[in-house]
Amino acid sequence: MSSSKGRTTLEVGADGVGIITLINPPVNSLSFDVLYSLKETYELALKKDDVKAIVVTGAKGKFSGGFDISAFGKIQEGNVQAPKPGFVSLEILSDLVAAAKKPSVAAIDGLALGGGLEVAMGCHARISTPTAQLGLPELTLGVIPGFGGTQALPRLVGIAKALEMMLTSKPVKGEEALNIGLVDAVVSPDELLNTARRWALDILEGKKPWVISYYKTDKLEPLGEAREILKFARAQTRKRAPNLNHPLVCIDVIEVGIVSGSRAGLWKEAEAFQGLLLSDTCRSLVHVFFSQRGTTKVPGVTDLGLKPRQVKKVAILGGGLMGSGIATALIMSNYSVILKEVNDKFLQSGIARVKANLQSRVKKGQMSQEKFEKTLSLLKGALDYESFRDVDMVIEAVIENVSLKQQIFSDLEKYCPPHCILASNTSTIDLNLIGEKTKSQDRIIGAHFFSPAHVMPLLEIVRTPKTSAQVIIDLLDVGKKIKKTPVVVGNCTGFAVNRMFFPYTQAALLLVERGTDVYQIDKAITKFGMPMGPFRLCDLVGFGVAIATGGQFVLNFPERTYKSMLIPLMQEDKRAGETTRRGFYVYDEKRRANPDPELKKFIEKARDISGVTVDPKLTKLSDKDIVEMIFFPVVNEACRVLAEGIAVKASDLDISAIMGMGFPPYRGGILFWADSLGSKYICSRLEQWSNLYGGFFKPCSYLAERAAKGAPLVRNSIPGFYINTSSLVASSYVEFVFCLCRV
Ligand SMILES: C[C@H](O)CC(=O)SCCNC(=O)CCNC(=O)[C@H](O)C(C)(C)COP(=O)(O)OP(=O)(O)OC[C@H]1O[C@@H](n2cnc3c(N)ncnc32)[C@H](O)[C@@H]1OP(=O)(O)O
Repeated sequence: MSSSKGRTTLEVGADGVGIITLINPPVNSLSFDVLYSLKETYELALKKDDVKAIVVTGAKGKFSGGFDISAFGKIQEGNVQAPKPGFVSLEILSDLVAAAKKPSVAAIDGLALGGGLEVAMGCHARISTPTAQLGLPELTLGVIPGFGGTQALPRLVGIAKALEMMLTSKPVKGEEALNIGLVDAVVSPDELLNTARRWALDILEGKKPWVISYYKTDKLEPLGEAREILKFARAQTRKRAPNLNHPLVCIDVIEVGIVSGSRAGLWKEAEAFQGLLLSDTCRSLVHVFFSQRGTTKVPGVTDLGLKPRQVKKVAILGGGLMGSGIATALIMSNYSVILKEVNDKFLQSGIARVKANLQSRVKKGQMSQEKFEKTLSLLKGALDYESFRDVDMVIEAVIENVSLKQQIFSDLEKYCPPHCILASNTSTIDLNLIGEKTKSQDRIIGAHFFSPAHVMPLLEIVRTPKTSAQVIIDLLDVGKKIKKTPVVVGNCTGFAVNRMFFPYTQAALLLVERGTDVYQIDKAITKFGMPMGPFRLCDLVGFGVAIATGGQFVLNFPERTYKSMLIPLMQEDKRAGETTRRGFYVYDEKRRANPDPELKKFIEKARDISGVTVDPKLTKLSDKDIVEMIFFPVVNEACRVLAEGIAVKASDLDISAIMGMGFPPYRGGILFWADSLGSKYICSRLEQWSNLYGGFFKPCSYLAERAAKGAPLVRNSIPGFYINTSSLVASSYVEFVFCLCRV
């Protein structure tokens, strides 16, 4: 989190240009100190006779990462007095900066995000470097731009582009910013300050236009067209983010500015921002922002002063779906990769999969053909271990077979150099067992990717008591470099994500056997915000995987596994899920899922085997009841994972649930959401169901203790938050694709 002590400085050059620098490491966020200081410094610059024009810039190659997000929590808790609405947008940016008699130019390098870009848009011109990132990502935090961005951006780039930038939260880089009119020139970092100084003087001398963003109208679409654009944006937003209100508020605020002028728009923005700041969505998303960054802070590991060693070359064992996905993720981040298979046929299919993964990016316009060739050239195939002699890391991704993995790790010990990290992508097998026959337990670690590994954002880093801190640090670094969110977890069946979410399907099966409708369950869960319900997910990952993984849980946690025969019965009927186009749903050629009337007979059979009868109450459950009966067992398991120390901190489980399972980020993650309902309530509901439907629902001791004290489940919550609706693609059991598409 950024330090709240920030400041600005003023330096006046011989040319009469005053350079105002925003200083608040690491990203020059706009804390209240910075904002108050900016106002004072600006007033001083306007007063000083030796200042003819002003350049605003950020220290150390970063303009500003926006308003200080750590202040959100403080305002929400009432720990700081926020300035009155409109203080920044109207008082500072509109009435002081934009209305000044001295021209100002923003010199932007690194980033100008959120409030940072809004400060820049308050100036009369903007010069940026080609690599600078400019954007308004406020919606990812549950708020809207609050320093005038909703008014200035549409006037600089047009309503359609402004909406796109705000609703997707995606920044643009220098060249694009120039093309759309957000900046006035793009120059190299070396030339930035001098160009900005010259530009400011040119404005003063009438050689360059003196533009006030808030009053510009030439880029605004005509009113009729503007209304159509806004209408379309509203419809899209309702479709893509039905549970979220703030994107609609953002559109409303933009409209006020267009219809009634930017002054009215600025007031509306200030008022709306204030309200959204206190919303549950904002609290949840701020929590996610800090929790996501907190996953790489592991007590006893990352605080030892160790530095990550350089990993250049990685070997992957197994070119199947997982291995090829991992290889893709690594080469896309410039790692040299050796992909090893047992024979040439398998090797060629593995390489073909990697190629296909990259080609799909080329097709979508996300990768150039030239980059494709370059990336693919980093991949080499191998059929033996000879080329492993200089690798820095190996990731084993072969089938889940203990003796095969034991043999592989013994071989690796012989061929790989002593510093080499020995990682396994296992999702079920105990790492201690895998490394049993080696003397290298300190460098054995789990690197549990979620399929497809080049798309899914989560990486579970599994440590055993013997794994060295250095190896964990190294893998955390690789994880970050391949753009994953790495979460360090302990060694247990299912690790954090699969273990927490095992009861998700189990609870659903229990309900269905007692009379709840399959499709009503999926609908209620999707409405809650999951990318799909438990039955659609089962179809997606396939019954084979579901049964195999289920077996591991029955073996390890028999007392709380609900043993339903429904999926095995359906499998006997040659249903395996989406791949066979028949599972809980039937699928047409376009992979569209439709309810299957035949399902009833399997449910009845499963019910007979379990010896349960239909409970009339469960046939009439409300959506809220369904959500609670499915998710409270997940909360219960998350409590166990936390109490057993499998997760270092509760917020890691929140991030694991969001990134690994698609739990709605605007609910803050599984335990954050649970605490919003209260441990007492959750515990009492579980107790009630446990009495009616058995031990599956029994609250664990951690949950019961917290409830008895009336205490939250999370002991030390990290202050803190993101948006996204998700589109799921697929993978092994509860692992699936969760494309973070910022709303
Ligand atoms: C009123 C206004 O309209 C409202 C706003 O401006 S809301 C804020 C809008 N700005 C944003 O959403 C940007 C948020 N930040 C980011 O996206 C990314 O941090 C970034 C692109 C700036 C940098 O990314 P990256 O280089 O990967 O570094 P990252 O680890 O994320 O951040 C570095 C540190 O800066 C902190 N930080 C980043 N942006 C911050 C911000 N706006 N406020 C406070 N702290 C911030 C992070 O918490 C992290 O702290 P840590 O080292 O203690 O964990």
